[in-house]
Amino acid sequence: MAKFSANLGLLWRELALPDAIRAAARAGFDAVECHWPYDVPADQVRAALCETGLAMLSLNTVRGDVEQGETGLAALPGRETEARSAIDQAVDYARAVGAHSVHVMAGNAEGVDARQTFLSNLAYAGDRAAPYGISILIEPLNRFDWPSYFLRTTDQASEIIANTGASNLRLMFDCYHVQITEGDLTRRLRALMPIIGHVQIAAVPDRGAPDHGEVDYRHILAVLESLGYERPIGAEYRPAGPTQPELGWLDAFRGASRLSADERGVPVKR
Ligand SMILES: O=C(O)C(=O)[C@H](O)CO
Ligand SMILES: [Mg+2]
Repeated sequence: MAKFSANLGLLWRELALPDAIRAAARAGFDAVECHWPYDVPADQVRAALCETGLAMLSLNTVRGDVEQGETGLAALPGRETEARSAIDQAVDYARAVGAHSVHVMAGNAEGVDARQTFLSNLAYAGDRAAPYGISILIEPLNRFDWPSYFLRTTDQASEIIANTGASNLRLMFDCYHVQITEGDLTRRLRALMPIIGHVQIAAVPDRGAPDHGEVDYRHILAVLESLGYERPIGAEYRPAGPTQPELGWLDAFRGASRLSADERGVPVKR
């Protein structure tokens, strides 16, 4: 049966993070994840996680100067000191709350030779996180929501993961972004499963609840199940109003239909 993680960067945004964790537990989520929790003392987050029994799956490194439109620092040549201090901050916070992974945000580096900087900062992040069993995630983001972001495609992410050489570096496969940029979700999930650390879902193209739009997530959940993916899937969507009334998909998706033999690639007689 599929499990789900509430992304508290987008769900229950009106609540303080510890209360959002409690709301996610009451709604029946299996885990939580967040974006930038740094204004909230880690002991308050940890207390809410202990109280509810939910795990915190991931959190992001800071974006940098948000007013200036920055979206991360790790791929920006000349900003290595800030990038590494953002990584230190995220790993320390992840340790304090027991989070499983840190999403290292690349930043806006279109047209800049940023690959080498990203690789070297990711190697640093991998080393920094490994002793605590924390994974590092990188996430290709689509150009409509994140113009100029350095990391765009799963091919680019695969190449970076292969060449960074950090054994705890993984792909955050956000089906919403991948569908917009590249499509072909089923084949990509199958091919990339060995390097996937986390999967997220939202409707395409409106980034609403995952029960409408151009992607049939019942099919995607069945694909994930057929691949043996058992970790909670991140619900990272923008509710149209309050979060709770739009959660009908949660129960409906738990018993996602299994793939037919044909869809699993098993030969069938015609
Ligand atoms: O936009 C997304 O999908 C993300 O997960 C980014 O990390 C923003 O937090
Ligand atoms: Mg995402």
